Amino acid sequence: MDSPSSPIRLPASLEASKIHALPAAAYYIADFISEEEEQAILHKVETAPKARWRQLTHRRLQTWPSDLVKDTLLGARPLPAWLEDPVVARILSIPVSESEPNLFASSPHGRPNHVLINEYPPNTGIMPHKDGSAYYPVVCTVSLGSSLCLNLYKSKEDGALDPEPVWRILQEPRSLLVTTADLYSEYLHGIEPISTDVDISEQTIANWSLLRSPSPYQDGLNERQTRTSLTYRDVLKVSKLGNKLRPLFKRL
Ligand SMILES: O=C(O)CCC(=O)C(=O)O
Ligand SMILES: [Fe+2]
Repeated sequence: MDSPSSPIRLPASLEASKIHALPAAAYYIADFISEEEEQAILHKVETAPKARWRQLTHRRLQTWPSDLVKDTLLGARPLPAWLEDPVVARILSIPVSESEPNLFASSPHGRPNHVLINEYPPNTGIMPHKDGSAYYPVVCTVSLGSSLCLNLYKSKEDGALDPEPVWRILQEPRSLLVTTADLYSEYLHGIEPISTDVDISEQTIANWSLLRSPSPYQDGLNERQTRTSLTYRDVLKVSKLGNKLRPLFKRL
């Protein structure tokens, strides 16, 4: 639960946070966590045991509570407290509408059970992709440290990727972005490996009216610093058997 002194004021429902430019439900809450909470989470990410990090060519990532094996989460381990609180508690506290108590009310486990942490120094990104079938199609992304643009793409008639994004979403530090349904299954998402996002304006950014502050981007530019993202999802398949197998896996 949030302490009474929490500076965060969440919307009464997600309706007010809807990104209307997008074809399926998507929401953006600019100040989802406080600066203190952002710093506390970043500290936990940075001081996690070395074995937690998986180094890719340009980017590194952590998975909590563990990697998936054949799209399955082995063992019903909970998320650590620092990933659960305040983020999960807060996600579950916001009604989607009058008839939908929260984003995960109809998901298999009623809450996100998995977090992917991606770190993007300037000039790194993630290729356009779809997230696949392992997850319930509600993706909650908390951004830390720096702003950047997430691009949404669609495939052309011949199946090839159209390299021009159809929409761009600017994610500020401490924001929550939620994407669902078709945005998850029909479109691809990616982040360009650049140091500066360009051509940022009311005309080009789908969530412009929901930004905490558009003023840093009056020149149309966003100079990136290292941005860390926490991607919260509900993994559909959880194997309790994993609890017994866990001692076989060296990873924490
Ligand atoms: O960092 C992000 O915002 C996107 C991450 C992502 O798409 C993924 O890990 O599947
Ligand atoms: Fe993704």
